[in-house]
Amino acid sequence: MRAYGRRHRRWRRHGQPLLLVDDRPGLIDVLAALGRCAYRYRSELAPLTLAAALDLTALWLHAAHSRGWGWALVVTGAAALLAFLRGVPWGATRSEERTYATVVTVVGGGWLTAATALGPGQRPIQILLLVATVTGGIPWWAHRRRRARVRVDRTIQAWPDLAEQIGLAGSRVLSAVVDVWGWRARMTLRAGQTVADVIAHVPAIESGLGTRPGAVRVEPDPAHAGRFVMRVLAEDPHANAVPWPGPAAGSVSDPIRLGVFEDATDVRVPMLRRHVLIGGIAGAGKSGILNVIIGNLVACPDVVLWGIDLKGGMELRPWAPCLARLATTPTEAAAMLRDAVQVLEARARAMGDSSARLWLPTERAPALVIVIDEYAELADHAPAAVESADSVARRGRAVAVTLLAATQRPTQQAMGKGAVRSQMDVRLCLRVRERRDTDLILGQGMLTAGWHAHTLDAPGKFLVSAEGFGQPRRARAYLVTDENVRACAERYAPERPDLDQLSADAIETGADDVLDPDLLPGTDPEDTFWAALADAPDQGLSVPQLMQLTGMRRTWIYDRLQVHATADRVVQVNRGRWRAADA
Ligand SMILES: Nc1ncnc2c1ncn2[C@@H]1O[C@H](COP(=O)(O)OP(=O)(O)OP(=O)(O)O)[C@@H](O)[C@H]1O
Repeated sequence: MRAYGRRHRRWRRHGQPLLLVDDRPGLIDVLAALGRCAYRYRSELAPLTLAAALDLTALWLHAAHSRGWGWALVVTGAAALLAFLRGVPWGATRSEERTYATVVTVVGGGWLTAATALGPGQRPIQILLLVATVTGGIPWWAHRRRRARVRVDRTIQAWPDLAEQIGLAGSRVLSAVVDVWGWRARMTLRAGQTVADVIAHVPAIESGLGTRPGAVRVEPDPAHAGRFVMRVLAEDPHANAVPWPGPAAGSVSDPIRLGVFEDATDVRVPMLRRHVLIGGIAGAGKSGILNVIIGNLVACPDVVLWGIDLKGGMELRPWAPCLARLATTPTEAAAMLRDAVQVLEARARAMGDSSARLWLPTERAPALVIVIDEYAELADHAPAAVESADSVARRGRAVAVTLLAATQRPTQQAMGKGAVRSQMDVRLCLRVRERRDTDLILGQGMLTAGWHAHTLDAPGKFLVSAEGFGQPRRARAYLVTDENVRACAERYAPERPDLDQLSADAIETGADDVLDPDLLPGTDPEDTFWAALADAPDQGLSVPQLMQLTGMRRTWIYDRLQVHATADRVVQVNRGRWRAADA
């Protein structure tokens, strides 16, 4: 301020010569404006520019080498061949673009040959050039990708000003390409700016670019915190439902194809040893995604499916022929999940005995997936079932017993008090009503990281968060129709596997626990132990059963079994199952 004040006073004291500027446009200004305009519209003017260039070349060739028209023909043939085979010099990659480039080369070269021989001043020669320019220009002017490319070029040129206006000054476009649905650009940020800043400015970017709301996607660059990819979708690739192509998985170990991302790549999510949570408001398409997953799993011979549908079986009943069990009441659901815990414990014991770390699903030892439609109903009406579900969620992965749960809002209350929600490995988030519900389904902080599930605007659109899915890429699930479900259930029902013997026995013994009232704890544990082993069924008794019958701890049971096994008084009939040697 002080410097300005001093200078100002000096000017007033000494006075300054008056500078007169002529603001009428001169010839140079007009030419410069025309040049700028021609440069800006160079793509649109390309057919006229080419015609003018041909005319001038023909003028020179006719004057200087009118007998060299044969060479013009040879060059035309070679150029046409290159345009057709390699797309040069136009950089054409698609076959229709190469064909166009070849035709233009042949017509242009043919005209040049004729004009060289006959002279461009001949009347039909000029008329031919005019007709060829207009006819060849029409596809050029109408070409969608060319127009998109021009728009992108102009946007890139205008980006610095735009960035300034929307609060991202200093960001730059590194490169841009036009794709099927619009265009995408690799961008870099000014030092200190972050991708979170860009995500917060997405509506402003959309307004600045003049796109429809929801057209801009921002994907962080995993290799550089100051870079990102911006996608601008001229059209919504997910505007129409995507029909389900049918089951693609042949084993529960195969990733399941749930739908397609916006770049038309498949959404392939591994499900083996993973608990899956599907969340979204009513009508967002939860049952639709469940159907896609079930439709794939029923085609896998190494997985058994159980279903819990406390809406009276409305959603899962069509799959009933392929479900080994379907629970539609809280009591059935509680029993089912209790059995699932028996299965996982039996498997864990068997694996402990054999020192295996993971249960590898096969047709004879299948994985077990428990599908739960509307988990909140379970928490409300069957709290005991939630305890078992909690157990499965915490301990089921290694033994391939997993949950596939759908719910509207997975609040801690809706999911019961346990660890079920935090144990969910794969989260599929459909449309939510409130922005914060994104964090509820996908995990804390996801909303600010750009996972905007509240902007999903059609049923079946979803975001997937799982190992290997670190970016908020929008997807649309396949649409499985009632007819698809019926046909698929009918096709695969006869091929569904049964649970392995170990798991089936665990359920059976867990249900009635071969409990003989005479053998209840209370008498001498050693007597009870012997009586139980002597009366054991053919498949023997497990250690937990012996613990329950005797009321003694696991170490005591192991100790007694070891002593008697050494003396050949007990035998191990199956993995982890015992009975008296002469029983
Ligand atoms: N992937 C999809 N593509 C197109 N439309 C879909 C898709 N998934 C679902 N829809 C449509 O949305 C409607 C509601 O879907 P769905 O029943 O799966 O929702 P929901 O979230 O399970 O609802 P609710 O919580 O009420 O059971 C369906 O009738 C179907 O027409």
